[in-house]
Amino acid sequence: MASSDAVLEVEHLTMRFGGLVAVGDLSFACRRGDITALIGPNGAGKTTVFNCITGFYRPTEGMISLRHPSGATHLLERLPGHAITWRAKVARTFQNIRLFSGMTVLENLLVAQHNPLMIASGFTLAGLLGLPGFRRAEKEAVEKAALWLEKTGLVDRADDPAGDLPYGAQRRLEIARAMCTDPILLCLDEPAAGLNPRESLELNDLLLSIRAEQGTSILLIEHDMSVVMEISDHVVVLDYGVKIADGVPAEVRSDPRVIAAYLGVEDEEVEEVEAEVGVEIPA
Ligand SMILES: Nc1ncnc2c1ncn2[C@@H]1O[C@H](COP(=O)(O)OP(=O)(O)OP(=O)(O)O)[C@@H](O)[C@H]1O
Repeated sequence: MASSDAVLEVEHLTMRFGGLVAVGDLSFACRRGDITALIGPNGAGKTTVFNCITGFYRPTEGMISLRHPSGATHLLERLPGHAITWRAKVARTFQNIRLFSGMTVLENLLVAQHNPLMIASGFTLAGLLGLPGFRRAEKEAVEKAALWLEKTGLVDRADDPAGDLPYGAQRRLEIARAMCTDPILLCLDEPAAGLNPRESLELNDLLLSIRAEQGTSILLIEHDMSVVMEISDHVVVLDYGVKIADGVPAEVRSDPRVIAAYLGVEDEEVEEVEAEVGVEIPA
């Protein structure tokens, strides 16, 4: 991929925890406007990669570049977490939902926009109370929240505490909250986990519409293969912290190394899997 097509480039990323190599010399790129899935068996290192991209971990080695449409490039491994959100414009959701459960649905979406509101206030009380710029920013924040309430089907629940929402609705609210920060790259950690089949289809539609209407690039970790195969443009497969496949969903699905990793077979048995699925391991 030409680097100008890439919104995210991960190069030679390594993350060690003491003696454990959670991610080892991993390189991959996400194309702008694509939905890229990062998959792999439990413990493969997927969340660790997300934590490195979003500033929760400082990688042991490697480079993570986020390129804006303007050409400006941010080296994420050098930025603190808040700059990754506000300057580089990377947003994320978590494997375990992390909403402000006592706040209303609407408040969750407004809190997400705290940073531009504070900038508009000039960080002063007078600014909060009187500056026209702040009032404009406040109006825009409410409008943006209303837009995402509508897109995620949560308008009727706007004034309810987020913690009272059904699980699937809380997952959608997390995505709405992330989108309120106007991300260039949206990182979703297992967005379909715990969803029923209908909610899972709704999630697919929501993510496809985010890509189509906002042009946001999406990187997702997902165990639900129906979601991965249905909506991804590109799939990267990790096993024991190492990339074992990288390609379009159809290629990856029939890759014997991927099948072997998911079935948990040893290296020597890969040829048997290869024979079973009728494809050859590339030399
Ligand atoms: N903070 C940490 N300290 C020590 N080891 C860690 C830490 N975070 C992750 N690990 C280890 O790194 C490896 C990769 O974990 P990670 O959570 O990234 O995998 P994963 O692919 O996201 O797994 P799952 O699909 O189960 O969420 C595991 O062996 C895990 O125990």
